Amino acid sequence: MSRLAIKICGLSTPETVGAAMRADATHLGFVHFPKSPRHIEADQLRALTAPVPSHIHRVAVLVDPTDEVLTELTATDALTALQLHGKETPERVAIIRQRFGLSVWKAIPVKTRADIDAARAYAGAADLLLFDAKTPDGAALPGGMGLRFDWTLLRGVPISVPWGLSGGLGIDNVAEAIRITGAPLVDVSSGVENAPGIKSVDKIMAFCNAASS
Ligand SMILES: O=C(O)c1ccccc1NCC(=O)[C@H](O)[C@H](O)COP(=O)(O)O
Repeated sequence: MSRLAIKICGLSTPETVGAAMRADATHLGFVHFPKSPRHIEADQLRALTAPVPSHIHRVAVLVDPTDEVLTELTATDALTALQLHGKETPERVAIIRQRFGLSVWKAIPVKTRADIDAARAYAGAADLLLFDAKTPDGAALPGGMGLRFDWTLLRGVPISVPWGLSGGLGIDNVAEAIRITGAPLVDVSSGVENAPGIKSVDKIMAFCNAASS
């Protein structure tokens, strides 16, 4: 059985990047979306990832990014993947993948089983599907809000591409979420924070322990 992958998302300080590495997170997430309390610029991305060894994945989280933004971020050479959290179509995902030469993840907002079925349209375009809770209409952010969906919706669903689970995961529920869904990758942001955008070293450690137990 392969090892569980753990992504700590929305990192913005050297201390919390260090904590995620010490806690054996496999993926570090960096949000580039000015409306987010976790937003970082390209130069911060470069500095934060400088001490990260190459076996740890570095994922930029973006919302309907323009080619200009993607060019600026990928020019840092800091990234291994792009996570698209907006309304990107399968065609746009495929173009980004081909144009920027990085692994591309597509976040799939989930409320019902139909949302999971609709994700099939991205097979062949995205390298990984990230099932995340759908945020309410008019919400400030399309992710990172600590909301969860009904994990049983994923039970028994054949998913033919690599995938991960996100949305409302925390220290107290991540083991149950993995048991119900069989997720090979879990992704967390709010669940390891003391306040929006303020990550906790202790919570990052505890989350990784709970996920791996
Ligand atoms: O985290 C943000 O601020 C954010 C902003 C815009 C788009 C996506 C964003 N986060 C996406 C993530 O990858 C989160 O880790 C994911 O939605 C789970 O968040 P949470 O429920 O808070 O753990």
